[in-house]
Amino acid sequence: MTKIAAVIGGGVIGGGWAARFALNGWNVQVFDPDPQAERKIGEVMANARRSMPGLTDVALPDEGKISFHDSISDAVQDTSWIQESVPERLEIKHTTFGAIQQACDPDAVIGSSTSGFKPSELQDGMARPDQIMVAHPFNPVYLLPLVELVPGNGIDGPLVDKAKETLTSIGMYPLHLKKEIDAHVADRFLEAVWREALWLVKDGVATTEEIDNAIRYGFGIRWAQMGLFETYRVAGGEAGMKHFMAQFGPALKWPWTKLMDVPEFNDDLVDLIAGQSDEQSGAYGIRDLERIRDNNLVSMMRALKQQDWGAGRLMKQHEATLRVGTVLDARADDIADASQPVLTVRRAVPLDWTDYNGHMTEAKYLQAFADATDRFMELIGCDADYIASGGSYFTAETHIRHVDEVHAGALIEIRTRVLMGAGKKMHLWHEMYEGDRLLATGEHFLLHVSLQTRKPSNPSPEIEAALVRFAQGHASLPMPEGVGRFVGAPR
Ligand SMILES: NC(=O)C1=CN([C@@H]2O[C@H](COP(=O)(O)OP(=O)(O)OC[C@H]3O[C@@H](n4cnc5c(N)ncnc54)[C@H](O)[C@@H]3O)[C@@H](O)[C@H]2O)C=CC1
Ligand SMILES: C[N+](C)(C)CC(=O)CC(=O)[O-]
Repeated sequence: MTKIAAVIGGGVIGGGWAARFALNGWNVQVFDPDPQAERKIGEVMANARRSMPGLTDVALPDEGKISFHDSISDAVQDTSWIQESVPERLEIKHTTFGAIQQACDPDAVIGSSTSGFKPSELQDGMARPDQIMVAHPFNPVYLLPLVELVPGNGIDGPLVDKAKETLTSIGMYPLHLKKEIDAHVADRFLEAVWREALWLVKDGVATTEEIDNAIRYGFGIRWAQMGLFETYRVAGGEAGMKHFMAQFGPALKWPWTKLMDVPEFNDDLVDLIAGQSDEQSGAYGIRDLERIRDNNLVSMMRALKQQDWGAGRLMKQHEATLRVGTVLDARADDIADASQPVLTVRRAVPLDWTDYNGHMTEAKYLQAFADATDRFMELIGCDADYIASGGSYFTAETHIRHVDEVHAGALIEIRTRVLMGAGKKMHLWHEMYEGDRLLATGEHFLLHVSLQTRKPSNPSPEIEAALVRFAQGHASLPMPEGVGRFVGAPR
């Protein structure tokens, strides 16, 4: 049954939540008094559709429906998750929670996107205080996995477990804070940095652009992959963290920073910062900047996934859950009918697979077909354990035909057919589709090898039997157009 979430307040953050839930297959019911809310969420959805599905190498569930409602009581009907994302004003949050609790299921989680309020402040005076918890996300909510989950001091139990389970199921990382504090963890940190940056601009030490450069050319990249403490451990060299602290601890007292002072937040400071920011980034519209940001984030997170590290490892774990119970997780014996081509890839085209022509770049067709071959190998039993035991397949020849264009975010499928499979030889034919539109074909000839001798060798009897079963099953299919084609003048 499709799960339903409510999003109350559909601005920058509510729109991001709507996209995160909908692209993970949830229906989303939105309430926002702004007549422009539907248009704004539509624009967020367009960016999210282009970027988020390509984070994983397996397709997300079918997109859920987003509907717009005239009242909070309508929007929260039948929902198991309600995300409040109204402006950061305690009185507005209280009125909103009151209306939500009058109409919602008492077992639904009510998450608040608040950047700074403690859960006890949000819960104060509410009918069922424990139902409300901070679920503080990071912009863009549809790409960044972190959500600070603060249920309130000492509060734990089934609703908190349900909250963690739900957030994990939509690809997020719930950081469960056991102690409430103004602005949770990450925003305290960000505010400290922001305050310091405001001083640097106000004192004329650096412009907004120079400060951004200090971050993005150096420690910002480091933080994205190791955070603060692990980075400093490495900076301590062989002697590690203790040496690092001995060396830089005293600087805290000199002090280098002005963290406890707040620069006077007057018009002069606002004009100074806003003016420098216009000079730095005014050439781009906000949607352009969002797209640039999304391209960068997706590329960085996919690189981390390749390294199985940090946010990338989290994505990998989420991806594994998307395969479970699908044909992409099956073994040959699970497939009762071996007479049809097998689905070997079902994924979205990621942003970093596109090129200057605005479509999927040629190298990535080979990547997609290589993934299809790897998956077919796994299906017939040539999996990681088998490869570790010393047998594998090497590709000897490849021929790719590019039939039609495909763009970032599009859902592609590859179906694989065995043209010949016997002994050491495996001749595969992959067809790549978007819907029923043929995009490309890949013809690949592989040889089974011994990884010790690096020479052709026979596969295990189980692998050969599975291969032969598909080869025989596919033999009665009509020969696909393009098999054996070559590049050059007709022979
Ligand atoms: N913008 C950011 O970077 C982040 C903001 N947050 C938090 O998310 C919450 C929302 O912030 P933003 O989305 O940035 O603000 P926003 O101003 O973009 O959106 C707020 C939305 O709430 C709607 N709204 C106003 N009164 C309402 C009511 N009574 N009922 C329902 N909707 C109502 C507005 O029409 C608007 O669309 C705040 O608590 C904020 O602290 C959290 C993480 C990051
Ligand atoms: C500036 N902010 C306090 C609203 C930021 C956040 O709450 C989180 C974020 O996305 O940086």
